[in-house]
Amino acid sequence: MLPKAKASKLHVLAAEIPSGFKFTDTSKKEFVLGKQFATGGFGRIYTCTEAGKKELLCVKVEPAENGPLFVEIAVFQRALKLDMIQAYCKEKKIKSVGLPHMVSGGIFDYKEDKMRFLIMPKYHGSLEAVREKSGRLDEAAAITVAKATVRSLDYLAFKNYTHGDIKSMNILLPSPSDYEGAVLVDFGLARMASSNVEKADKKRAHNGTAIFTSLDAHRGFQPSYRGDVEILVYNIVYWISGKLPWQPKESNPAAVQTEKEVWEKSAEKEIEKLIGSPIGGPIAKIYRLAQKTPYTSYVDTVAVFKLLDQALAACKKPAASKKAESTTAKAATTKPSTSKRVVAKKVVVEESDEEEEEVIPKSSSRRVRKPVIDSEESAEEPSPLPKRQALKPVKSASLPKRAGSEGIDSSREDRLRKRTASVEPAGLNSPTRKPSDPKQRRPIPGLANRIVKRIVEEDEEAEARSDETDEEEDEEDRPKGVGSALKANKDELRRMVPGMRNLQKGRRSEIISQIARKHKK
Ligand SMILES: Nc1ncnc2c1ncn2[C@@H]1O[C@H](COP(=O)(O)OP(=O)(O)OP(=O)(O)O)[C@@H](O)[C@H]1O
Repeated sequence: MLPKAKASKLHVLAAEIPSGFKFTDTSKKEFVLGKQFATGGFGRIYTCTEAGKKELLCVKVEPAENGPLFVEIAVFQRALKLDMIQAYCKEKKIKSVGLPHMVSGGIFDYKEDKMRFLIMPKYHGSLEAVREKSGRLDEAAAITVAKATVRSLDYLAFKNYTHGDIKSMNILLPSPSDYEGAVLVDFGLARMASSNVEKADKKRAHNGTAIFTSLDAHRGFQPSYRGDVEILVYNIVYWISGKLPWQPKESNPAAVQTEKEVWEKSAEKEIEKLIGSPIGGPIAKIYRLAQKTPYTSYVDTVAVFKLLDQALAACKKPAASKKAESTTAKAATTKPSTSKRVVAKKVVVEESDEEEEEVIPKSSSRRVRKPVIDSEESAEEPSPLPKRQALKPVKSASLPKRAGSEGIDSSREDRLRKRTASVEPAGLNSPTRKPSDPKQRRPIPGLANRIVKRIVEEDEEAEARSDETDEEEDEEDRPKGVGSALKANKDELRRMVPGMRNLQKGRRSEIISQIARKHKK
């Protein structure tokens, strides 16, 4: 018998839906689709409005059988409902948590397809668009965004969630230069941390975006609260200096991990070297604080805010005095490479026939998402969670009492995860479907790594499962799709898997060659 895991895990790119299309949510609220303005990993992102209203919203749409959006919707349902956020803001006396709230979500029919959708507020644009202009962010802007992000992490931690993929592409600004209002999005890697145990799983190793991900994630631990703060520190350094020392090794996450481990020993010196001492001092302290926080504990975000305020005060020093202090940092700065980085968002992808034989090391695929996904019924409200075990904060002053009851229970969550961990990126683009407007198709940061990683994982899983009997879920429940024969054929891979077509030219060829070579064996 063929092992169950041989069933496909590659996903379908959503068909393009014309502007003006009307759809309703479960409460019969009607929405009108606007224009597509971005492409997610495997879905399309459009503007939309509620019928009869003017406020411009954002809707993410994916075929219902895909998994990634399901994961995100589950997070929105458990943690990002407007009333939850408002109650928290009221209690904490803050204006915003820097996270989007769920406007609506569900499934609608489009022609013969069932489409899963998630509606949230529409923001102006990403922080990455600002960073990309000069390869860096202004110091004060970087620290201000960091403060907003810590607020977001604080709220997520209150809901027992970690984010796991903080980066400028996943931070949106409500209006140009409104850094205080920065909003953290993309919950594809968000995970409840309340049941974390200090145990590495090598299959999970290097989860996240290689250059930013935490040492916990590199080692194969479930994402942690301290890991989110560590990721933020890497981002701050990157935003201000325009680089990270392990960037050239990005395609080899194990090498990135090794560099980070060496760096960890003298982080103070390294951080100051990159961003200068007045700002580097407090930022290094944040790094150390996160690093010293036990794996399952909350980070003392009151202390983090204080340190960020110190850094911000240092930014506000007159330019003359700042200049001398940051000379070292500037001298060390180079323009960030955009060739292989996950940030090459603006390049329009063209179809290409070029093929390259260079092999990407297996580890270069390590940028991963392991979504919690379900079959169709799961697009509706995830079932309520029984109370989760609360964690003991190191210092919980900044965290109100724990949320305990939203979401899916851990056994169900684990079951769903297990069932669907294998279901992720890319997808089949029906050959009869028209290719989307090339102007709208941009390389998706990190996608290359995710596709290859996913395929490698599928194979590992298939091997692991080949010994198993059928005591698990029905094969029927698993999404069907791309098999080994297709993966072994470069042309078919290029034609059938739209995720591939979103990759940059050279990168795409490398990846296609790697996958095909592996499956020819
Ligand atoms: N609410 C929003 N308002 C404005 N732009 C948005 C919004 N949500 C997403 N975007 C835009 O769409 C892009 C992709 O969104 P997002 O990262 O959430 O999708 P994704 O499917 O998770 O993509 P990936 O898998 O590549 O991370 C963002 O970088 C941003 O430019």
